[in-house]
Amino acid sequence: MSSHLVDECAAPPKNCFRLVVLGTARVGKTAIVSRFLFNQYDDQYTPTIEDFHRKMYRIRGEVYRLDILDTSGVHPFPAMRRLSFLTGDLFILVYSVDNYESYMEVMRLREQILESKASCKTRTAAPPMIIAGNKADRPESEREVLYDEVAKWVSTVKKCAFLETSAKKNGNINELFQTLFELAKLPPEMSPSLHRRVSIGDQAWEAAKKGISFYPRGKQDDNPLGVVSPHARRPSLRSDLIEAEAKAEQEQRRAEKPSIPKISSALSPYRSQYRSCTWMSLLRQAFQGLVRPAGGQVCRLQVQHRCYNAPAAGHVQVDMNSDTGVATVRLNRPPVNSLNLDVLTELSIALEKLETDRSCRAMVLASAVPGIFSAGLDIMEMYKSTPERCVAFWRALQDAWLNLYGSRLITMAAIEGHSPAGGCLLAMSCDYRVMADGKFQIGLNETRLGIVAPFWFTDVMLCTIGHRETEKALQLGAMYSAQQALSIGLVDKVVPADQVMSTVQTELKSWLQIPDAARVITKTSMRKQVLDRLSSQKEKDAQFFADFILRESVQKSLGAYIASLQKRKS
Ligand SMILES: CC/C=C\C/C=C\CCCC/C=C/C(=O)SCCNC(=O)CCNC(=O)[C@H](O)C(C)(C)COP(=O)(O)OP(=O)(O)OC[C@H]1O[C@@H](n2cnc3c(N)ncnc32)[C@H](O)[C@@H]1OP(=O)(O)O
Repeated sequence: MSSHLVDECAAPPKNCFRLVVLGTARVGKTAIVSRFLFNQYDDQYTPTIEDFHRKMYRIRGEVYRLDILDTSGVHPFPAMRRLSFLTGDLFILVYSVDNYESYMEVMRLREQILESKASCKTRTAAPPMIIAGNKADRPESEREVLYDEVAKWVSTVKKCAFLETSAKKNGNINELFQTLFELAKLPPEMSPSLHRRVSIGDQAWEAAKKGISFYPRGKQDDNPLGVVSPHARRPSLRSDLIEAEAKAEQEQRRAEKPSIPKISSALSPYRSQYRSCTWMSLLRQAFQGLVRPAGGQVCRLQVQHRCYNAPAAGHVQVDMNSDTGVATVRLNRPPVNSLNLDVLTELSIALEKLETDRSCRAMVLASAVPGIFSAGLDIMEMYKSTPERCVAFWRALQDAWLNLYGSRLITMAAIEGHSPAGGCLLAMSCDYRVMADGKFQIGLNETRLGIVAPFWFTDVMLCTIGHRETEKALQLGAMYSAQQALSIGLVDKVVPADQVMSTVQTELKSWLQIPDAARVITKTSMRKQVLDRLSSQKEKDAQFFADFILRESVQKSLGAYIASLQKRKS
């Protein structure tokens, strides 16, 4: 490696770290990051959705990479938030000294991070954290959080430090990062005052990436230096997971745990259990601590890399048309697009990304599998499962639904095939539905499986077809043809299968003519009550699902239903 090369790719995994900055809105998270990276302060407040920065260092001949995730204070995107907990190596939790509630949120955040890390069974140690009591420049009369109270709390928690800061006056910002880096055992030179900041233009950066020195010829400079990448883009979920796995492996090695089984043999038994699961999804589940490989041990990374490098799993395909601002999201899990933990997680994240993409105004939900919209929830997720997996699965479903039903975008379902149960829920949660005429069916058929549609499925159906029709539909577990669905208002238009997409595009034109703000306010006011009902009791609902679904009588019904599906086929 050239000693002068500061290349994003040149940092070995052991030298790559992700710092996540969390806290409620308006506490100064972005201001702290901006001071650290650019020594700048902007008095204007612009809410952050999620900003990603990358700083590269060359320290004592080695290249280091620090990624910074500056998160949203209002967290409408739970999947993104959970991912930030899971992938963060070190954390800054920010509160404002003039806002006690923001301090309470910091205490909650710490618990949530620890919970997330513990649920990922490969990583159990508490990550290094620092609490920043920002806006310490505020007059004492406005102070709501006492220094001593926080200091006392922090003294009782492991791997945690505390400082009061002022991003505005540049008070203690350097010390904040220095203390955190010390706590995390990172090179002290990463602190702002201990390296030379290099301002680098795009061309110079490109030169550096190609290995060309950006120092004047012949000049040696071994002093630590740091450069903010001008092209930082948030890595994909896939890269996040690869890196998190790499870290887990490192920690595992450091802890010198003996005899790690090879992933291929360790995970083999699960391939039959999770039919049509890809290695990618198994790995993800293993990473989430939901699948325990044989012997309950953690899997080897070398093989995981090979698996990740295999062709993309891509259970959710997103095609964004930046000319029209319309994204097409296609479910792609043959044979029937059944919704398992993996698909739901991918769907949630895809929706969150579109939600934050300012160029996106509308989304068409469709299928990449001919003849099927979605067969609903993957029954195998509910059959002979464990309480932990049931809860994780249900949370993923809740998040995906909250993102879809609560979306600011115009959402349209292109139903080009069967759409039972969970598939029907997804379709009903869109603003408009076009269904293919013919043999396909749609409806909430849960009672036929011996299970009960949860209250939020019912709420959505009530809002779509009214009380009387819902009552009949749910008790009977009724499945409707496209024409029947049209007659009760379950879908908005029925056309020949080959015209579904073009009809959606035509319908979209009139929706796109409405100013977004007015439409979004109207949509939100219509849907808020239903969204709030679930949001306020997500954990209770998830626990209830796990308890209900694992009852012996329910398992027996599900077993019989699975057998009937297989019999029908033969
Ligand atoms: C008070 C209560 C409070 C709280 C909650 C409590 C309870 C929980 C409620 C949970 C809500 C549940 C919602 C759901 O979505 S349940 C899922 C319901 N889905 C179905 O019933 C669909 C069943 N499938 C079909 O009818 C057909 O497969 C379909 C979709 C019409 C397509 O038909 P076809 O093209 O002929 O394909 P096959 O039937 O041959 O299927 C191919 C293959 O896929 C398997 N499969 C089908 N559906 C599912 C599924 N949902 N999950 C998993 N696997 C599925 C099928 O068995 C075949 O497998 P094989 O191995 O034989 O190839």
